[in-house]
Amino acid sequence: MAKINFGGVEEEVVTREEFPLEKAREILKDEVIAVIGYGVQGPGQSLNMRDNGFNVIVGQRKGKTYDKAVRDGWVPGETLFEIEEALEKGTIICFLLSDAAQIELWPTVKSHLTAGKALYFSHGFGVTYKEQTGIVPPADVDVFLVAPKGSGTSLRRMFVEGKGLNSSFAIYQDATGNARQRAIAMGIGVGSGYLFETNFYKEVTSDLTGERGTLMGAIQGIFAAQYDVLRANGHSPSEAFNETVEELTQSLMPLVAENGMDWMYANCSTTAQRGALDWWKPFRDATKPVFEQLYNSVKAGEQANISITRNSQPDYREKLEEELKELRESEMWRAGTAVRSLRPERN
Ligand SMILES: NC(=O)C1=CN([C@@H]2O[C@H](COP(=O)(O)OP(=O)(O)OC[C@H]3O[C@@H](n4cnc5c(N)ncnc54)[C@H](O)[C@@H]3O)[C@@H](O)[C@H]2O)C=CC1
Ligand SMILES: CC(=O)[C@](C)(O)C(=O)O
Ligand SMILES: [Mg+2]
Ligand SMILES: [Mg+2]
Repeated sequence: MAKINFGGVEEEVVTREEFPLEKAREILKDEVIAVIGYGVQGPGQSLNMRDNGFNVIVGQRKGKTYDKAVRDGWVPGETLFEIEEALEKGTIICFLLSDAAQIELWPTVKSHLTAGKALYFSHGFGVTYKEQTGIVPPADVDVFLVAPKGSGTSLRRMFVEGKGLNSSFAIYQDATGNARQRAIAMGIGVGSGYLFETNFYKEVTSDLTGERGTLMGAIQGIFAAQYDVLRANGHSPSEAFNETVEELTQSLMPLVAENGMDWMYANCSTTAQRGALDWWKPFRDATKPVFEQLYNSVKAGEQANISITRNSQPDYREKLEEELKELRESEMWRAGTAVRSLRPERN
């Protein structure tokens, strides 16, 4: 593992240089990698592994997603199967159903986990919250995770562009003595840029915090608050949207991604820099209590409970769609649709 200094703290990471694709292929050459579920991570991971030359099959129940798998080039009876058949054939079982759906399918998955197989997750959820999920793997299989730090959609897009999304990995159970090699090889296989090590508990608590926080929940909350204030003060929707979202995603975030926050600041006016430097701390102080509340709720298992309860209801898809629709049809995001349609590259 390469030792990297992260802002003064040394950590060991796995890079593609020390763990090249050829090595990953060699380690997994006799494995049948069965990707169970073809939602968001399923396509990203399975297609990347297929294109990287691994022996991959997909297990998906019949329906719209199964048809999508066929369109993506998976061949029924050869590389695409009903879930049970894929579970039977696979030696590494990638359990990529939604976290709530994993509960229902677990007894079936378990019945196919014969000695020496590996059970692969992309989240620490199922195993960490075993009291609620009932997911307790048999002792004679390897159990590990590779968790891409981003959407499966980006995992695939970045792979196609020759880039790599970062992933964490963790070993929960090493029954064969090869769990670590298998896990890292899978991490390289799915197209990770580099891999950092964690454990199941830390992966799930940080992930649940991040997606509820700055990555998804907090960002929408802050957008909505600023947009509302601008609108309440007589600014037009286009002005409010541009000044709240469009400029951030189109101009400023790419600069942050490229070289950090100070670099983005340095490429803005001294007026903007003065203001941003004065205001970031009040925003930090105002939101920190909410982040603490969030983390405590994650730690107490409440967020997992909510996710399991809500996403196990038969009509959860329709309910989610209603809530997404509410966002989509809010004035701010309808203004966003209009703003995006005016991007010159879209015409
Ligand atoms: N969405 C993402 O990009 C990310 C997801 N993860 C993790 O990866 C895992 C998979 O998540 P997603 O890809 O988002 O899953 P998803 O919500 O897209 O669902 C995956 C598949 O589950 C199938 N499914 C749902 N209920 C089922 C049932 N009762 N029986 C059989 N099949 C059923 C669906 O047909 C779908 O193909 C989860 O552990 C998640 O936390 C990790 C990083 C990012
Ligand atoms: C994309 C990702 O990493 C998330 C936000 O944690 C998820 O989809 O669960
Ligand atoms: Mg997540
Ligand atoms: Mg995540």
